[in-house]
Amino acid sequence: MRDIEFVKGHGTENDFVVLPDQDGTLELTAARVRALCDRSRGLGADGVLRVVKGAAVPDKPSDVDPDGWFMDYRNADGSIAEMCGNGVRVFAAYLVEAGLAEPGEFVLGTRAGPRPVKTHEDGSVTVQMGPARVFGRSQATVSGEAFPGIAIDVGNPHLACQIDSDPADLDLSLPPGHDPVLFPHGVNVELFRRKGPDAIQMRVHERGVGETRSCGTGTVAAVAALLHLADEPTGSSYVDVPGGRVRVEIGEDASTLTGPAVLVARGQLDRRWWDSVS
Ligand SMILES: N[C@@H](CCC[C@H](N)C(=O)O)C(=O)O
Repeated sequence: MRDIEFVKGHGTENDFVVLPDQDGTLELTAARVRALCDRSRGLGADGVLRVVKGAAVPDKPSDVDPDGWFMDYRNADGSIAEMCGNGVRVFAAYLVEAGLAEPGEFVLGTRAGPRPVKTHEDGSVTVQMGPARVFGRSQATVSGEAFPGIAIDVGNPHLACQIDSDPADLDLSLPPGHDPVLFPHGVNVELFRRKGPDAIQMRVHERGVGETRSCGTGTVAAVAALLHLADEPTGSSYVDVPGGRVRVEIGEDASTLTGPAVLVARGQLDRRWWDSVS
């Protein structure tokens, strides 16, 4: 059996192992995802992006194009999530670099629905993220302190909390407490504050991962929450995260995310190592 090709990439330092698997023949178990993402015994990453044709996706949503490329996203703990905004950008950059898509505009399949993307000459990628839907108010508890926030669906669940203090001062080493009734499948928690008229500063604790240096869907949720709290239906903002800066635009029924996508390395996974992980 041949070794397994991989690419390593990141979007604002939210990092991923990309596994090309056009025909869906890799047995990508939760244990293998955990091992790949482990920063000591594997390659290290926040998640895995399996590059597969729509036709080869088991239990696929009905809107998946069988001839298109599908982003099969997994969190570092092995769980499956619906959507990953930074992952989509890295996925698009990989397709172009591998000659599997022409630079410019194309559409990717995700569990949250099709996501049109546009690659730019400077290496950044714009993703049409769909609507950012507010579905309630709740609170996140960090180090015993409760922060009110807005529940937002960006294909995956978020609780975006606007705070007055510096997010850098928070301890996000533990998962923030949240309401399991409103978020029965867990939640990604964003804590953000205004930095100026056109920027916010954000940190995030991701479901299935822990604190990450960026979360694309989280940046969309944070800007949607900012606008919701200001009673503004549409708007845009830069979002500064520990791993860099992205731009978010929120429309009535759609949103876009623009930011960098960086491919760092490519190589081969040792097949014996892969087989040894059950
Ligand atoms: N980092 C991602 C989000 C990945 C999924 C998330 N952890 C979840 O479980 O919903 C992004 O850039 O959006």
